[in-house]
Parts: sequence; structure tokens; C-alpha cells
Amino acid sequence: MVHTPVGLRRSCTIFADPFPFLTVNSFGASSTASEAQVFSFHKCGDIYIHTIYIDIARGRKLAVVAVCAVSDFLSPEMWRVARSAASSLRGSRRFSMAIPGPCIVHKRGADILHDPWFNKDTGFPVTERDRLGLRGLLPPRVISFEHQYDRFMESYRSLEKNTQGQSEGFVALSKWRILNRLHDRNETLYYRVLINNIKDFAPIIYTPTVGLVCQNYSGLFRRPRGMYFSAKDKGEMMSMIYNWPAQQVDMIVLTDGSRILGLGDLGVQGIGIPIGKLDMYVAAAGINPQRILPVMLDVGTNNQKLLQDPLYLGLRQPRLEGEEYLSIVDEFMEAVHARWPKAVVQFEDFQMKWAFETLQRYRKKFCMFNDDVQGTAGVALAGLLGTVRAQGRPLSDFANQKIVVVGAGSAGLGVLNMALQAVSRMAGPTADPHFFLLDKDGLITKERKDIDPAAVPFAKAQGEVEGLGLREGASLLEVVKKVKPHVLLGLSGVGGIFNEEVLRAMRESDSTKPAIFAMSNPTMNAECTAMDAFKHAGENIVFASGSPFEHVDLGNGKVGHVNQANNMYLFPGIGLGALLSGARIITDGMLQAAAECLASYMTDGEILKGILYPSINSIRDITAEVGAAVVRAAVAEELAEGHHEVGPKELAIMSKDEMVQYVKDNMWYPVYSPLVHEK
Ligand SMILES: NC(=O)C1=CN([C@@H]2O[C@H](COP(=O)(O)OP(=O)(O)OC[C@H]3O[C@@H](n4cnc5c(N)ncnc54)[C@H](O)[C@@H]3O)[C@@H](O)[C@H]2O)C=CC1
Ligand SMILES: CC(=O)C(=O)O
Ligand SMILES: [Mg+2]
Repeated sequence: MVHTPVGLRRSCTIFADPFPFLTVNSFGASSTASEAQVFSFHKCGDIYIHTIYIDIARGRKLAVVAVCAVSDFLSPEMWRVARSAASSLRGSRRFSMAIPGPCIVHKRGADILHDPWFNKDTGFPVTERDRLGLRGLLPPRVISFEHQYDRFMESYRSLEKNTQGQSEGFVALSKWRILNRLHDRNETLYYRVLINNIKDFAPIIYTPTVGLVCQNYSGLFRRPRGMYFSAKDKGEMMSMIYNWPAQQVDMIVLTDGSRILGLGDLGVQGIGIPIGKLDMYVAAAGINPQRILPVMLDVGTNNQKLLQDPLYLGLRQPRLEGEEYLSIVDEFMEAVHARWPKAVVQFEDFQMKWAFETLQRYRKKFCMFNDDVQGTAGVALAGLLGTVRAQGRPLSDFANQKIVVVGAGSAGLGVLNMALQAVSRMAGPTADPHFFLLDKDGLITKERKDIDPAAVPFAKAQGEVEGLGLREGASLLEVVKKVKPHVLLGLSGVGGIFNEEVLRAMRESDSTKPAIFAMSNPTMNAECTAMDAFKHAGENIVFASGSPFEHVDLGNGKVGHVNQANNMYLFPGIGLGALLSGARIITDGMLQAAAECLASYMTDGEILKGILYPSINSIRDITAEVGAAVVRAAVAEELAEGHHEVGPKELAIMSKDEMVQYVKDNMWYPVYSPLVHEK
């Protein structure tokens, strides 16, 4: 019989009779071993293979193949035997693939201790210390993973205690530092800590603290992370890409640092954003951290302060423009796809002109998307549809919603484009949605001189706004007073622009439950705080912000729910789904499927309480659902080419539930794998 202290997951150590220690790699949903029964038992050389049936929660029986060895050492050859035996047991390639192999390392001794991908600190078992030449390089006692975890969390809690009373920025950077040190030392422990405490740690490795980190990056810099391609590397990128030590890369997040959150041009310091986004990929989508690559394209900066800063680590030149700029991005994209043709590239925080231009230039050629334009749009659309449901109205009523969008940049226009597609689907292509768009010069109408071509479809005709008493360039306050919108959505990057007057004007909204989305990041750039929104616009609002705020105590026993409308709810699933589908491009259909999946995730009960998005604690679950929706859309569009052993035909016959399970099975989870040295 099998006994285990933890749910059976991909790879865990269990205690079993008659063997004292067995390493088990399993396929299947988490379950407790008390529910597991050994179904059959085979011996292949030194490997014992159990087929176990587990009763999972849904009452369905699921086969689990467990590969067990008496010692913790499995040579690559033994793993190959195990894989093929497991595969023959089930007669299914998918099952054999679900068994991860050991980690092959090409280094020994101190080099392993200094490599965060493989380092286990004091957690190396004695046999592994012997095999890898670590004996004597570590204190003798072996500390378990769980113990190491507890120790880290204890130091983190002490830091929280010891920094009480210090400034917010100081505390945030101290927390980032302690996490970053762990990241630099031991990635397995780092990601376990991150996954288990995602609600507390996302605000540190992601928005808002990541913004502060980028602003101070040159001073905080200790060790490089990711790759840096600069304008000086022109002609060299095809060979440089081979400097990256991993054989395979699945997910790349790329920035040129030109529009970092709402903080503007931060040049090379913007590398913090790809790092933070990829941390979310590992935590939410289970992308293997050995297969991620944060990239900075340093084409210079127009930030004078940085150019004059002696500590600045980027190129000290103005940004390249025009064809010179594009030739750098072209060269990078060609180089990446020459080495890793199936890697997904996420463009992040590019200034608007390049966000749109590069999206059009590459989206039919490479598997890429722009998160600010497309990821944000899906998250906002899900929130906007949730708002309609929160009003107790049918979804088709979305076509009648009056939506004021403040910010006509890559994010604002991305949202409006997706919202327009949704209205066209609901009310036909001739529908005329009630969208009002403002930028720094106020309401955008067709009278606007030098109007950006991307904004043209949303510019109101003079005749349309005259009836409301508005004109070209009308102020935000005027627009809110006259339009009485159902939704006020900010993607302007301007902190506090939804001031008291504007919020008070929202009390006159034509909606029974007006929505305020202050989506700009980081926190200081949010259009308003949650507290101000509920205070000035009333308790009846639905509120969402891009960076996290605490829920608001309304003082009468009621709580104003704060949603986090951030593209983190979609980009991990879009990337993971694109990867597992094996599609060569990411289509509007795949993105729409992602948005619809998020929109339908919440129950009516939750929506009526103003809860539009799931808790960040369930981000791994929602990401699996979104990923599955994206794969299914790719299959429906006949774009799926499959991933590893799972081909397009196998993807095509998976049911909805099987697809979600397939996605979950492909999510990496941090456990110490046995390390095997190969020269
Ligand atoms: N919550 C989320 O998931 C996301 C949030 N964002 C945030 O949205 C903000 C904008 O991002 P992008 O659109 O990419 O930037 P962008 O620079 O392309 O666009 C900013 C837009 O805001 C307008 N604007 C500036 N000052 C204004 C004012 N006083 N009144 C009205 N409009 C004004 C500009 O004219 C421009 O149209 C950033 O703070 C970013 O962090 C962006 C992507 C995702
Ligand atoms: C969340 C995000 O992508 C941004 O603020 O740019
Ligand atoms: Mg962004």
C-alpha cells in the first residue's frame, strides 16, 4: 500500500512499503494517497512501475503511472526505460510524456551550488552530494524542502516586522530584495514560495513594486537576468542568441523600455518588467523557469535624467527611430526564431507607435502578441461584460452601454477595438456603440487635427456630441457630466485624474451600478484610489484597478469590493495556450476565446456582489482554463500543430475537461528533481 504525506503531484517523494523511499512521478489531479490503490506492479530493470488508480474529486477514476526507484538515482537510460514501459502500460503517448525525467546537469561541485536552476542549498540528499561532487561543500545536515520553505518564510515575516514604520518604498524594496536574493540562489524554492503566497508576493515581483525596481534598477543591479540586445549588437544577434545557456526556450517577454507601466521611458531599466511578467508565467501558467527568457532591446533612451545618471547601465544615446529601430527588432525576431522556432514572444511596454507597428509587422509571421494592446483588452472586456451582468441586464445590453475611455494609447485603443468587435458580434456590424474617447487634449472628435489613425474609428462626429452639449477637446468632467456613462475606464497613466468632481459626477450615471476602472499602473498612476472611488462616487459602484488596493470598509458593515483589472489574468493563459497548441500565430479568435473564458469564469452570485475577476489565489486555475480555451480556439481554426508528443489529432479529440486537464498536466511545479550529471 502507498502512503504519502502530500497530494500526489507530478513529482514527489512518497513513503511506501516495502521500500523506505520511493521517488514517484505521477500523472493526474492532486489527490491523497489514501485514496490511491496500486492496480498493477511491474519491474523493469531497477525500476518499479506501479499503475495506480486514484479516485479524484469528481468521482471519476484516473489512471496514474508511478515510476519508482529504490534509490533517488535514475540514469537517463533508466528514465528512458521507465518512459517507454509507462507508455506501453497505457498504450498512450500522452501518459508517458506526463512523466518528467530527471534534471540533466552538465556541471558538478561548486558550479551546481552557484546555479539557481539546480541549486538545492542544504537540500541535496547525501547520495546526490556524492554523485555530484558536493560532499564537503555543504554543512553535513540535509534540510528538507519543507523546512527550507518554512525558514525562508520566517525570515520574510521577520523582515516585515523589522521594517514596520519605515516608508512604503523602503519596505517594498526590502521585500523585493529578499525575494530577489532567493531567486538568484535557488529558483525551485523561490517559485514554490511565490506560488504558495501569490497574493502577498505578486505586488512585489509585479505591479506596483516592479515599477519602483525599474526606476532604481541601475542602483539595485547585482546580477544580470535575461538577455540584453542593444543597437550596438546589430549584425551579431544571430550568434548572440546562442549565448543563452538553455537548450530550449518556450516563452520570451520583450521590451524596449519605452513605456514602462505609467512611468514613461526607463530605457534599459525596463528589464524588470519582462522579469516580473515571466515570474507570473512560471507562477500562474507553470512555464518551466529554465525555458523562459526576459529580453531587453536597448535602442537608447530619451530620458534625459537617465542619460545623465553616471550609474545608468544602458546605451547613452537617444532612441533609434524609423527604419533603424525596426531593423533591430527584425533582427532580434529572426534570431530568436532561428534558434527556437516555437517560442512565443510577448511584446510588453512598448510606446504606442511601436506597439501597433510591431504587432502588425509580426503577428502573421511569428507566434507573438502584444500584451498591453491585446491582453489588456481581453481583461477589460471581461470586466465590462461582468459590469453588464452586475446591473442584472442581459449580456446583449453591452451594445447599449455608454463607456468613457480616458487614454487613447496602446491599452485604451486595444480595449476599444476588442469592445467594438464584441458589439459587432452582438448587434451586427452596423451597430454604433456609445464609446467616448479622451486623451491628454480631451474628447476626441473627427474635428481633431493630426488625429492618430488608430483613434479614428472612435472619434465622434461633431453632430453626435453637439446634442449632448459637447465639442472637440471637451474636458473629462464635462464629458462625464453630459454623457452620464455606465462605465468610466482609465488607461491614461495619470494618477488622480478621476478627481473628486469627476467621481461625484459619476453619481448621476444612467446606470444602476456604475463602474469605475482605474487601470493605470503602478499604484501612484491609478486614476483614483479605491477609497476615493467608493467615497465620492457612492457605495453602489463596481470598482477595478490595475494595481492592487485593499477592499474598502464602507463603515456600515459593508465592504466595497476591489477588483484587480490587470492583464495578468490573461497573458499567462494566452502564452501557455499558444505554446501547447503549437500554433504558429496568435489570432483574434484565440484572444477572443481567452477573454470569453475569463468573462464566464465568475458566477452570477459573485458578479452581483461586484466581484468581476477571480481571486489572484486561484490564478493557476483560471490560467489553465484560459490556456485550454486558447488551445481549443487554435484547434477550431485548424492552426494547432501540437506540442511535443501530443499532435493536432489528439488535441482535436479532447473534450473541454480533458483539455483543461492536459493543460494542467503540462504546468511545471517546483519540486527538487533528482539531478543526473552528464558530461
Ligand atoms: N491594468 C492593466 O492591465 C494595464 C494597464 N496599463 C496602464 O495603462 C496606462 C497607459 O498605457 P498605454 O496605453 O500603453 O500608454 P500610452 O502612452 O500609449 O497612452 C497613454 C494615453 O493617455 C493619454 N493621456 C495622457 N495624459 C492624459 C490626461 N491628462 N487626460 C486624458 N488622457 C491622457 C495620452 O494622450 C495617451 O493617449 C499605463 O499606466 C499602463 O500601466 C497598460 C496595460 C495594461
Ligand atoms: C499591466 C501592464 O502590462 C502595464 O501596466 O503595462
Ligand atoms: Mg504592460
